Amino acid sequence: MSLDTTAAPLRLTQAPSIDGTGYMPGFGNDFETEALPGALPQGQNSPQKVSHGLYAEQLSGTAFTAPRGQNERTWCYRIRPSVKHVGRFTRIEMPYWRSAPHILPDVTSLGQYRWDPVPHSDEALTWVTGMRTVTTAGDVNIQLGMAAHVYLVTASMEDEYFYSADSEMLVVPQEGRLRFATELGVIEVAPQEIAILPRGLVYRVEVLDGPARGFVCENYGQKFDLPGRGPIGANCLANPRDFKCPVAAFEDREAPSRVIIKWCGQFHETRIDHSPLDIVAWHGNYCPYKYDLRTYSPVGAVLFDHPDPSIFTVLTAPSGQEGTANIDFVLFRDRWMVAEHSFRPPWYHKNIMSEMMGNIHGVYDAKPKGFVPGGMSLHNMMLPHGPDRAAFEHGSTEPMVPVRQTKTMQFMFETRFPQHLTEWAARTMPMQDDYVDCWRSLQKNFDGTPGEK
Ligand SMILES: O=C(O)Cc1cc(O)ccc1O
Ligand SMILES: [Fe+2]
Repeated sequence: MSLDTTAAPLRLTQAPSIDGTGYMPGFGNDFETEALPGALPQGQNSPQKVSHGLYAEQLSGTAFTAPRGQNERTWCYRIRPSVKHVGRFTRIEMPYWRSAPHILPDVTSLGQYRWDPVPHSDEALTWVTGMRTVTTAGDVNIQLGMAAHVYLVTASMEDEYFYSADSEMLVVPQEGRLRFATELGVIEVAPQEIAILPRGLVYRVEVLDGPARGFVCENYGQKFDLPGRGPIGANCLANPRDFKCPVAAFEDREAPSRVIIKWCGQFHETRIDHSPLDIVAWHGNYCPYKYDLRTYSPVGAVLFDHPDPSIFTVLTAPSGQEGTANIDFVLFRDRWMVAEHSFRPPWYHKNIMSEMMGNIHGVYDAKPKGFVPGGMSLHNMMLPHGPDRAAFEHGSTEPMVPVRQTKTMQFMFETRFPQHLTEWAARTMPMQDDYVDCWRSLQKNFDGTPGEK
């Protein structure tokens, strides 16, 4: 098994994988995997008695009657049914993890905002206590919208587990490495990779290399999917084979344990006496996965002009209105710029969608200074933005020769809904108060008056 287990030994027993990586390739595939030979029933889902004394249980990720192309469910064969993995619920507070609607009367979200990286913490912060919400959008109760978070994780969860009934979680590491030991298997991620954890999946998060910092997009709505490529055809952008789903892994562990549940924006805990990571075998298409952003094959302007950034969509979560995403996850990676007689950086614009960006590493062409690795920026619904003065000057005068943007990677969580700042984002996160000044010195370059020519 190639999973790096030096930092935190892997307690789980894993199924074999064909290539020895611990993952199975493909996006939205119907997978099957067993960590004990013969644990997976053949020919039916629900035998009268499952082998090894396991319980059969279905995890439904879509309504039973969702159209076939969208229908997702996984059959799990486990030591105890999930209903034994929860006891009585007790409400707990997570003051920094907020959910929409969360519109504060004394916090203004109207504006263009940029933040420096959030400093790491000396405190022991887990995946749950280290989550800091920056913005919320839409409404978790009607399953539309999203939240953008920064995570600061210094401590592994020990005999502690979490699941979000509210959301699918897209994880974008920026520093450090994390291991997600989930009910359906183990995913390890490092910067330049992402992980997606489906709604309802139980997991514990361990720090492999810390302190860890990164970004999370919590998707309240329909699941992330690959975008249609239209005339691009059958290849490029994110290719399905580069998505990796973990093989089955389980632990048969009796120990006092805590399960934290996020449900309709509230947090609850429940105490049990064993690990809930007890799925020995499973088959289905509702599963966590990872993706290496370096495998993304960008398609762009090969002659002139600057296309809309939708050409860089890695994953899109539909909103119900065709072409208008609940969330687009967009990647600005290293690439060649070759457009002739063109202003190559992003153009000035106003957008009905709202754009939350994060910098994983390197320099972003529209903002050569100030938008630093670990930092974020928000250009909310219908708020004008674009290249800063330095980027404008450079883009207007640079020689029109091929240029390779190297060692650079930023992303955008773009949603159809306005994003509302949390108190923490407005008051504690290191906001750059002078951000809007980056456009102040843009000159009036107009050199004529109407009718003069
Ligand atoms: O605002 C941004 O920097 C993101 C962005 C990039 C781009 O190339 C075109 C439009 C856009 O919103
Ligand atoms: Fe933009």
